[in-house]
Amino acid sequence: MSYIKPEDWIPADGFTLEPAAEIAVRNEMNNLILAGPGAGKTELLAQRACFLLQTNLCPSPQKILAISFKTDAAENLKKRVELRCGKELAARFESRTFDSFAKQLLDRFRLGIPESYRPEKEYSLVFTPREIRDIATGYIKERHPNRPNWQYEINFNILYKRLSEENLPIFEDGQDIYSWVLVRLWDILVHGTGKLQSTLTFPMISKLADYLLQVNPLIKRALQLTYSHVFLDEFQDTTYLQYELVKTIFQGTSTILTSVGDDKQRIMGWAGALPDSFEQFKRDFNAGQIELTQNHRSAPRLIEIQNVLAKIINQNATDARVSNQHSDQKGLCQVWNFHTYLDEATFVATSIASRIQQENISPRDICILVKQQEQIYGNAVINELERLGIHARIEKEYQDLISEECVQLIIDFIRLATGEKTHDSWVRVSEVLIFVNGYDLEHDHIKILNMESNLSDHIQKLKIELQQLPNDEDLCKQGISEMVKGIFNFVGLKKIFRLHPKYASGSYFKQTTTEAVKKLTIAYLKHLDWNSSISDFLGLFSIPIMTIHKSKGLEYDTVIFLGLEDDAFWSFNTQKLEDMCAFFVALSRAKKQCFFTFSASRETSRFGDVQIRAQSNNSISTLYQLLQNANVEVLDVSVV
Ligand SMILES: Nc1ncnc2c1ncn2[C@@H]1O[C@H](COP(=O)(O)OP(=O)(O)OP(=O)(O)O)[C@@H](O)[C@H]1O
Repeated sequence: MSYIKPEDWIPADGFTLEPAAEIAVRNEMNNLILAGPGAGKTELLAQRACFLLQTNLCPSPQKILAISFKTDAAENLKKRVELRCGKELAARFESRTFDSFAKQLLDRFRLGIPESYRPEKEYSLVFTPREIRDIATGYIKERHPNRPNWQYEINFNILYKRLSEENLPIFEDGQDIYSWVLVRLWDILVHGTGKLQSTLTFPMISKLADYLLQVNPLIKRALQLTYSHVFLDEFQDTTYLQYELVKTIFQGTSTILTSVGDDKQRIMGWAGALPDSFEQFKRDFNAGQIELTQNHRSAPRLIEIQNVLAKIINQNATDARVSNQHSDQKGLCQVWNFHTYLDEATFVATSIASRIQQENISPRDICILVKQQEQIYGNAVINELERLGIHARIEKEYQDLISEECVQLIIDFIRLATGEKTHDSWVRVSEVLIFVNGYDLEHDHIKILNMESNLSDHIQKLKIELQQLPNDEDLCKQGISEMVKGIFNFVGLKKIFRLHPKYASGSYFKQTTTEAVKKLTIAYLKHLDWNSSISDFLGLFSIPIMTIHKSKGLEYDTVIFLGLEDDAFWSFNTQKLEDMCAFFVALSRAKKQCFFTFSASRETSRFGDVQIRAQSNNSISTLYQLLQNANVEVLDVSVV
C-alpha cells in the first residue's frame, strides 16, 4: 500500500472544505470541533478519516474508532469513508454506537470481570425502570432487617438511574435503603435467579465495560494501542457514563480524540446528556477548539433566523455563513395562524399539494414536525393529504424498523429476486454470507463460488414464491412470512444471531420480523409490484411525520412544524434552554422553507383522553418574540 504525504493530500471527491474544516481534518491534537447545523459534520469526519488513513498518520495496523449516537449515523459514516477512500483502508475505520462499543467490550472480555459482577455469556436486555422494578420486587426475596416494605419506600426511576451511577463494586451503606437494594439487584441481574436469566440494561453494560477496564489495565492498554484516533460525534449528547468510559480508556494517552458537536442542538438532557461536556472535554483532554461557520444546508433567510436564535441560546455563538450553493435563492419562513386544527389541516395539505405539483418536489422532500404525540397532532393533516392523493406517515413506525439489519437483509433478497437494484444488494448479501460462514476471500474461492451458486438458486426459488403471492390479505401475509423464514433459514438463523447478538435473546427478533412482514404485506397489496412496494416501505412516496427528536441529523427542502403552542411545549418554563434547542433543531432541518403553525383549538391527549383544547402561546412567548425579532411574517390564514 502506498501512502500520500500529508502535504499532498487533498479532500476526496472534489469537496471544498472551509479553512477551519481543513485545519480540523489535518490537525494532530485533541480537538473539540464546534459545528452548527448544516456545517457538514459527517463529511468532515469522513474526510478526516480519509486523511489519516491515506497518509498513514493512523499507522497500519492501528485503527480509527468513530462513535456515533444512532445506528444509522454510524453506518452512514462508515459507508461514506468506504466511498471516499475505498474498502481496504476503510477496514481500519470502526464506526459504532456507544452502546455497541461497550457491549462488544463486555462480550469479548467478559471473563475479565470479577465473578461477583460477571454476567452470563447469554444475557437478556431490558430497557425501562418498570422492567427493573418488576425484577427487583419479584426476585429480591431477602427481608430487610428494619425496612420490610422497602418496595413502597423507593422510587424506581431513581433506582434505575443509580443502578448504573454507582461505582462498582457497590457497598451497602446502612443509612441508604437504595444501596441495600442495589447490592442485591446487581447480584440477581448479572447472575440470574430462578426463571430469570442474566439480564442487563445498556447503561449497566457501559458501567461493566468501565469496571472491566479499571481492573484490567492490560485490556485498556490493548485498546489504546489499537486505536490511534477516536472520533466522538454529536458530542453535545454524551452522557456521564459514556464520557467516563472514554476517559477511562483514553485520558492521558497518545490516542488523538476529535469531538464534534453543537451545544445549540443539545436536546437529550432528559436522557442524561452532560450539560458541560464541551468544557469537561477541553479540560480533561487538554483539547483545542475549532469552530466551523459555514452552513451548507439552509437558504440565506433561514440562516439569518437561525443566527438570531443561536445568539439567544448561547450569547457567544458565532454567526453561521451562507454557502455559495444557496446564493441564488432566498428561503422562506412564516408562522401560520388558524382558528381550528381542521382549518390548519386543509391549508397545510393544500399548500403541500400545490408545492408538489408546481415545483415538482417529491413528498419525501417535505417533512412535518411536531413536538410530541405525532399521531394526534398529525392525524387531521394525514387525512386531508390522503384526500388529495398524497400519502403521509408516522415515520417512527418505520424509522427504526428500516434500520434493522434483519430487515435490510429481507429487502436485499426481495430486490435480488425481483431484479431491482441488484448490484448493491448482491454485494451486501454476499458480504453477510462470507462473514457469517467465516470464509476467507483469499483462500476460500471454491467455497465462495459454491455459496454464490446456492444464493442464485435461492433467489430463483424466491422469485417464483413472490410471483405466486395471493391477493387475499391473510394468505399474502402468510406467504411473505414463509418467504422471510426461508431467507433466514438459507443464511442460517444461528449465524444471524451470532452476527447480531441483539436478536439472540428475548422476543426482539420475532417482533421485528413480524412487524416487517405486516408492513411489507400492506405495501405489496397496495402496489402489487415489488419495486414500488419496497420504495413505499422505505418511505420514498410519503411525507414523513416525526418528532423533533427523531429529526436530528436529517434535512428536508420544506419543514412544516405543527403546533407552536403552549400545550406542545408544556414544560417550557422548567426546561427553557432544552426547548429552545429543540426549536432550533426544527428550524435548522429546512433547506429552503420552514413554516410554524398555531391553531386556537387543537386535539391533544391529556392523561390518555383525546380532547379538543383551546390553545395559547403565552408560556412560549419567548419563541414568538424571537421570530418577531427575526422579522418572520405571521399570517392569519383563512381556509382556502
Ligand atoms: N464541504 C461541503 N461542501 C458542500 N456541501 C456539503 C459539504 N459538507 C456537507 N455538505 C452538505 O451539507 C448538508 C449538511 O451536511 P450534514 O448533514 O453533514 O450537516 P451536519 O453538520 O451533520 O448538520 P446537523 O447538525 O444539522 O445535522 C448535506 O446535504 C451535505 O451533503
